[in-house]
Amino acid sequence: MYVLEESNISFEDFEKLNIINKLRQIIGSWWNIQLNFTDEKGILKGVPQGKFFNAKNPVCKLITESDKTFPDCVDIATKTTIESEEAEAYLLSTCHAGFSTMSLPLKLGKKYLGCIFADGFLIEETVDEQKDRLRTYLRKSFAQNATHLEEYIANLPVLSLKEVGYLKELLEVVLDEILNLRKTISDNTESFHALSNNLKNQWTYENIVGKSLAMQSVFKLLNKISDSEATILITGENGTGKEGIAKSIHVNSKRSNANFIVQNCGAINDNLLETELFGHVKGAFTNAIKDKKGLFELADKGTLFLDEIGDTSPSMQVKLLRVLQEGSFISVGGSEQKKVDVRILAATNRNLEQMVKEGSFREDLYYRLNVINVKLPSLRERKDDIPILIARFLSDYAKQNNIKMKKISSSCIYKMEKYEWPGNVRELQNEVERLCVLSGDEQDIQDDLLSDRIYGIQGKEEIFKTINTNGSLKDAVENLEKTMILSYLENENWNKSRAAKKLGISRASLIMKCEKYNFKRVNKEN
Ligand SMILES: Nc1ncnc2c1ncn2[C@@H]1O[C@H](COP(=O)(O)OP(=O)(O)OP(=O)(O)O)[C@@H](O)[C@H]1O
Repeated sequence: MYVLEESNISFEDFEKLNIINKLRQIIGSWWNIQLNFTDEKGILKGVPQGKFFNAKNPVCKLITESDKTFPDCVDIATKTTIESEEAEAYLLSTCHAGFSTMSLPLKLGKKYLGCIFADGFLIEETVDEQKDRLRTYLRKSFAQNATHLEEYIANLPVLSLKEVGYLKELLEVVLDEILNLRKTISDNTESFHALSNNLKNQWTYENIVGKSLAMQSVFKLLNKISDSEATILITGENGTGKEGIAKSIHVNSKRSNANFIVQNCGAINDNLLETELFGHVKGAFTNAIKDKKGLFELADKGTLFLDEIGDTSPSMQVKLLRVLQEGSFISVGGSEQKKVDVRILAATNRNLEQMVKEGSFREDLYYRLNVINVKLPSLRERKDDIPILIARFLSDYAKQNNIKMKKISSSCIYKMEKYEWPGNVRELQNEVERLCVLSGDEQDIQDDLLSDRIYGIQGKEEIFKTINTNGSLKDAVENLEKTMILSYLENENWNKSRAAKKLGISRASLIMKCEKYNFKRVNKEN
């Protein structure tokens, strides 16, 4: 049974949400109002303890940055939190200094998680009275700065009742976003529990797990063809599980009692591959001191899995075609035709159809191999599978190391779901193993152990955070364009074709824009 961290709301996570940052900016730039969060005990979140409150206007800055008056603000945060819980709905109140505050309780079902509050503003209807209170408070606390204080007070944001309504609506949006995020995390937690219990049941096909629709349809296809003897071509990016699927096909076939043999055709040169596959006779070459059986013979009555088939040379393609057509071959240096009964499964991460069109892969061999095609989706296309895969790898690690299965925090899972996984399942597997190792004797795995590239992932949202929304629209758009282009180029290792595709523009247009902004890859050839 897997247990997840009882996921309290993670303030760090929602602080990073683009929409919350944007709303914070908007509320700040429209009315000079600061937005803060407290937990259920009234502890201010998102700012270092004992520090200022993201103060926006000069009076709030003065009050929160002074050791003398700062404790009053801390008390207000606590008081607001308590009142907000009691009020159950939005609450308009005033702080010790005389500013208005607006708070909304953060509630999940009956559980009170804390509150959001906006403060540092005055309301039109009570502005004179509030300014008087402010004056008195400030004079008492900062007598020496009296001249500046009047100027500060005169420029404070004053909201009409209509604007107070708008502010309330904006805070409600923030609240919704936080609760949505919390719900996503909690749904993940629940599904993680459910997944764990089902790991042995419907979501596995031998050693391969997957509950996403994409993987379920792969499993369906595999079930249909389990009795067939057909040659199968398995396609998919690196690390998507092609070899695992090949093994599963073998295990579920009538050949399961015979050998399952794997040969990576891309890893060795032609001569070596030929002797590996077909064997050699004594004296065929200098070191051939005795006859050696090839993999085709060893796989007789069983299955031979030819990985990276797209990397084979034209002459090797001819030889493979012959075995596939005639079921026979000649060992290197030999003359005798050898007959074998081998089922071929082949895999590639390359686009064989395209290679056929370009003439680099034989069409006849392609059709021989591609009797049935099992196409494995990338992990990016089946993010639903991430939690179940994590569960599988945690369990594998526990079994291998004879330890109790570790618990993984929900924010860790959340971040792993957000990440794009260019290395697919293999990369995810490595990351989980890394987490298990780094957590040492600790039973719990927290997200700060994640690799930087995954820990820091905020997806495209992060891009928008850097845009200055106070300047002109033209500047902001240009800024956004620059940031996105750079970010996509970096992500695609400066491959302009891939970056252009992701950006949805032509390669030529990307090149022109790179020239316009003088973007060049530093220290590497472009
Ligand atoms: N759906 C899955 N369930 C469980 N483990 C998986 C799954 N997919 C991949 N893996 C694991 O991920 C790793 C990589 O898988 P595999 O070697 O089968 O990928 P591949 O597509 O053949 O990679 P390559 O193209 O680089 O040869 C393996 O350790 C495998 O066990």
